Amino acid sequence: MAAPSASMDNNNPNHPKLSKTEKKFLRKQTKARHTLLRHEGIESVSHATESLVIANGGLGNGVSRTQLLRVLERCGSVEALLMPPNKPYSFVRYRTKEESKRAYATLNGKEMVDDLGQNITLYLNFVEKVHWQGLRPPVLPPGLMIVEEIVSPEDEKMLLESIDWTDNSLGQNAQKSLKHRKVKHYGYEFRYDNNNVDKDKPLPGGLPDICNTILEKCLKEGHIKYFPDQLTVNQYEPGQGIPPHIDTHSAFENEIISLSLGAEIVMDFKHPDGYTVSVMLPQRSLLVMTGESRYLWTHGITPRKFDVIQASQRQKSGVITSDAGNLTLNKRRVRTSFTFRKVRRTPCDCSYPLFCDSQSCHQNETFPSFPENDKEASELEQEYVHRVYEEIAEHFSSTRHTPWPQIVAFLKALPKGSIVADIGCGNGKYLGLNKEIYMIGCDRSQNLIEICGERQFQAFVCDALTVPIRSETCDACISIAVIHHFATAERRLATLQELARLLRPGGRALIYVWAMEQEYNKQKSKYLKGSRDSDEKKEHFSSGVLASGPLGEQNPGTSNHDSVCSISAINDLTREEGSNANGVINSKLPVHINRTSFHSQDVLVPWHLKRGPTREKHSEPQKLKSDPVGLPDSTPIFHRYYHVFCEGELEAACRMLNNISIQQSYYDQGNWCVIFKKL
Ligand SMILES: O=C(O)CCC(=O)C(=O)O
Ligand SMILES: [Fe+2]
Ligand SMILES: [Zn+2]
Repeated sequence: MAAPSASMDNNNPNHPKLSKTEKKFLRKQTKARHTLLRHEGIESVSHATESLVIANGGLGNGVSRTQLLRVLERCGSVEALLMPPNKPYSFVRYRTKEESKRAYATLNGKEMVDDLGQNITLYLNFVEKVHWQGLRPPVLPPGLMIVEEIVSPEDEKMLLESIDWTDNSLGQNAQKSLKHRKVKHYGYEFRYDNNNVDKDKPLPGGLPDICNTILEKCLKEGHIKYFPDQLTVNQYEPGQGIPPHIDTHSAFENEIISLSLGAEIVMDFKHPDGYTVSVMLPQRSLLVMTGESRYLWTHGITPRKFDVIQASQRQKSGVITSDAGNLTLNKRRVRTSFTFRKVRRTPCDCSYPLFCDSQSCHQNETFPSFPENDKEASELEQEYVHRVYEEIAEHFSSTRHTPWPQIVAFLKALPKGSIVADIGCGNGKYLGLNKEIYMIGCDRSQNLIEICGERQFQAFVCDALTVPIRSETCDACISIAVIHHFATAERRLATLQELARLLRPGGRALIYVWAMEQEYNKQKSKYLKGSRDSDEKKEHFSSGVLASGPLGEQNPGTSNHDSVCSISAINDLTREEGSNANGVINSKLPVHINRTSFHSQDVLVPWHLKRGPTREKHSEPQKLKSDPVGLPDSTPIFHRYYHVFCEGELEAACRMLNNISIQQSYYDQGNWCVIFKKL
């Protein structure tokens, strides 16, 4: 049943025009209003606002975030959904009043089934503002500590004077003017294109000696357990800031400490639930982030010229509450922070796998091993290729729009009327390119095929190992960035065999696979160059745009061509699969660091999922408990399995096929490519 009106004017249970059920409903709604006020101090208002309190729609009565969001998003775009733990209500904020009014009118009195399968009825009331603060006493994120007056004004002055912003002798990478602030790196360069450090490329000189006294003090007083080996100095003018982010787990150890010099500032911490706390970092204080505050909460500084601070505790550290009677503005001054971290040498094993780039996005799941047989390979592909593409399809598709010139040239050169199959067509980026030929696409991902369908392309779901197209019917085939997803050499050969089968005699196939060598003939691939060219102006901070690959519009970092491939091993198809760079057999698959060179041929490549407005049918990533409403920064990470090919490997595999001749074999921007012809 829907509410009689979007305004609360009818809120009188004795309203003469109302039916019995409507009166009962209004009584209940009023009761819900009173209960919220009496027990929780939540005051609703009689005029429409953007925010609503939803009685019965809470975690406390078994409603999950996903469930509730699905219902709420039918009425409009949800800006924030706050679900306090153990409470039988939640708060939603819509983008506009129109949308919140629609929710009020259509969802009030609406029944929904909770996680236990029981019916519950939602009652919505407008609230002036969402009571973030009243619900949970504002406390510092767990693991966060602020030590005041860690340095004396004299030491502060010395430290500040030790940084010479005019001297760029450390090299171009160690000092940058980012859009929002100036930075300088010591020990190791922190790279804003992959949010990581080149662990085998320490900067000359290490940390400045002047930091030793303060660091030894931190050790002695127990604020840190390990001596840091990386320092980032950030300088913020008033109006500048740093985007909300979690320092990459795989890059640094648990302890991150930051010294605030020159001025105080307010830093915002945000839990994946959406709960935000603003924390005052006084001048000369030390911020210590460990555990949950380091691994789960984002931290950032909003670019602005004034901070809202507690009037009564000016300059004192701690949480800024939203106590309206006690707030004041504080004019920002130039703040310089010294952030010390220890570069991590082993994968992160924190307890937040959903937010951990060293761990799978699945709770309690460890990374798979190199497959030892066909069955294991097939299972690996299912979990680390098929399922992942299904989940990331929409985001993936949004990053795939620019056709590659040499592939375009291949398609455009085909005679009019040619029949062409695109095996692993993805979002159909090549399907409509040449209107003179007949193209049909196939892909393993249902969601990608649906996107092709929406674009009016002919495409169907199938595996590249068994393509339901009659033999020798195609004038040409392309297979772009597909075969590297097959997990044994036999399976990769079988997909090539399948392409050859489809071709009529004289027909040609074009194949692209990711290359192990990301630098060839001194040419860095786009993937390696990536945003390095532009990172002076831009920084990304794992916001999901960094999902990578040689064929991606987003692209790995510097490489020293430490190729470990050998053709002889590749030709031997009976060898055990999956030797990694060190020849280690049957160990866990390593996780590749985006925008760096590959150290193993068989790797898991992270994809930082960025979810846009959800499509109706789009399913939530499995077991993903946190929801990204209002949380663009802590995006879930998926891993795709890749076998990256080394020089000559693709060609060698093609040579094993009967009745084909290789016409061309080349390197194109981080990919090995072959064109073969059916004899
Ligand atoms: O300025 C600060 O205190 C924080 C800097 C920071 O978070 C970073 O560089 O990752
Ligand atoms: Fe940080
Ligand atoms: Zn971690």
